[in-house]
Amino acid sequence: MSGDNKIWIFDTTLRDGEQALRASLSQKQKIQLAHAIARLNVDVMEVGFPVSSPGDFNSVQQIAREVKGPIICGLARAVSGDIEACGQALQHAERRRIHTFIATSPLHLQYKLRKTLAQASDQAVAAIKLASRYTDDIEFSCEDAGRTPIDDLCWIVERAIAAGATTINIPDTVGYTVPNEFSAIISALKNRVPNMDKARLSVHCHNDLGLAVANSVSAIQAGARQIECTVNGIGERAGNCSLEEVAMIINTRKDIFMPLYTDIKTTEIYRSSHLVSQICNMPIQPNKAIVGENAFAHSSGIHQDGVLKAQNTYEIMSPEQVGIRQNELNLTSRSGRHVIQHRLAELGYTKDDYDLDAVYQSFVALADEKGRVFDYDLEALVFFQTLQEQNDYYVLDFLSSSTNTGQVASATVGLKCDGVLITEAATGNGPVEAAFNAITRISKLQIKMVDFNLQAKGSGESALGQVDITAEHEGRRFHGAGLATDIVRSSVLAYIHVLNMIQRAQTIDAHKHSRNGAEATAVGAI
Ligand SMILES: CC(=O)SCCNC(=O)CCNC(=O)[C@H](O)C(C)(C)COP(=O)(O)OP(=O)(O)OC[C@H]1O[C@@H](n2cnc3c(N)ncnc32)[C@H](O)[C@@H]1OP(=O)(O)O
Ligand SMILES: CC(C)C(=O)C(=O)O
Ligand SMILES: [Mg+2]
Repeated sequence: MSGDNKIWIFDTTLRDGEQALRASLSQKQKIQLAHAIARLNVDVMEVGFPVSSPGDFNSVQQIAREVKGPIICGLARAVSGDIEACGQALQHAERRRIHTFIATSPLHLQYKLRKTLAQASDQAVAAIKLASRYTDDIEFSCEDAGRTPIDDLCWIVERAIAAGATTINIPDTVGYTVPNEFSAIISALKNRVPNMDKARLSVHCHNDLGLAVANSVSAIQAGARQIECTVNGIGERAGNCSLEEVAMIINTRKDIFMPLYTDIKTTEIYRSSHLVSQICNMPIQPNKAIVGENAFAHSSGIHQDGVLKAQNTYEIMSPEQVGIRQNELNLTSRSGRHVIQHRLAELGYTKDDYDLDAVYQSFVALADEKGRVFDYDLEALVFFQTLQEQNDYYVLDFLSSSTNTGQVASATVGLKCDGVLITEAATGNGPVEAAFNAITRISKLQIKMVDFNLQAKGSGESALGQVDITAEHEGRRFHGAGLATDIVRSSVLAYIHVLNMIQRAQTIDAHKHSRNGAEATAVGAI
């Protein structure tokens, strides 16, 4: 595959990126993100690890059915059950890829897999052959390649290609290498593996030392033609190579990289980045390259003077290139559905991602409370709407709480349980605890609070308060989130979200036990 100047962009936001989240994404959220990533015009999207749970299998299957454009890929260990699940989940994709992997470093072989290199290599060959029953597009990764002796790496890569792998991926799984060391690995593979021209060479770099992008770029200079990356660089630990950074490096430094190019639609970068940040609840640091709030902001006089005279004095790319433009439309309670829809489209949401009437109702209520509604408010409203399922068992009907300094707090909560209104009052050390106690009385569920996190969405007094709760019920953990201007209400909504997740898991368990008596996996459990 030499002579190929296109750098394939393999997005793994929904697989490696998702591994870094505190709670799994819902199927609806994954599909929403998959559409946004497809709009970036990536070449391949790795969208899950189908064997890992029924929820992941279903999401991969649904994305394979409905997302058109990129090759849809699933991850599988080098074991038959994983490959079969992956093949089945991808069955309906227009174009599908199975990505199988096994660790090759002495450390991983000895302690994790407890195998010799020869055994791991035989297992990889068998996995690749099995995968070829489902597709002729097979990627093989040598996990921890960055710490694998080069002779071992060349040997296993040659065997993998001979077995049918069409992409060979070299992961720096723990972000250990430095650029010249990593590019030397790529050069060695190109020079020493006799059948290397039969496969595309790919890299997958982690950011433990902050070098994921630098290592990826050095690898393409040494001959790699696929980069695995994620939107905003999210991923295990310190994350993966950031898609937007690598795409803009190749785009901006044409003087160095020509004739290499990517097919990324750079004007989609900003909105996909914000969508990922919003849905994954992973804020973007203000000084993050390309998409951070300050990436195109000039604050000192000399710089401001410079850009006023000639923009390129202090801007090496324009905000428009990455899809950033000024929002001139003020959203207030005088705004209507059209402008909401328009603004959400600019932020990356399609009409199918939300129920316009429902978002509009909450928008008007919020605009009355806050005066002006900002992008982050609007996105938060959509985000919380996607968390709510149509048939929630528990629905908040009313909440009142009171607290006086030095006295116990009290709360009264009205909860509709499967449509029946139940009211309870309780006391507590503060209004949140009082409300939780009232809700626990209603639900009668034994719940242990593991984590309670409150953060402001937006700034100033009228910022929204987002509460994220992790709670344990019968040994399983559930995540719930709630958003409101009043933090007692956010807390109560988060708690009710947890109750609904538990209720949904119990329904699935009951269904599975009645069907085959098998051990059930809780949807929403983390
Ligand atoms: C570098 C990466 O990012 S790899 C991807 C990481 N992502 C994930 O792990 C998320 C999805 N994972 C899961 O849902 C689960 O770990 C599963 C379903 C894959 C496996 O669950 P379990 O069967 O309970 O095993 P568990 O995760 O505890 O241990 C992993 C097992 O797989 C083996 N294994 C690990 N990698 C591989 C591989 N590439 N090929 C074959 N076997 C492997 C381990 O040696 C261990 O085997 P052992 O039980 O014989 O010791
Ligand atoms: C599965 C592989 C490609 C991986 O994520 C890694 O090694 O980091
Ligand atoms: Mg990885």
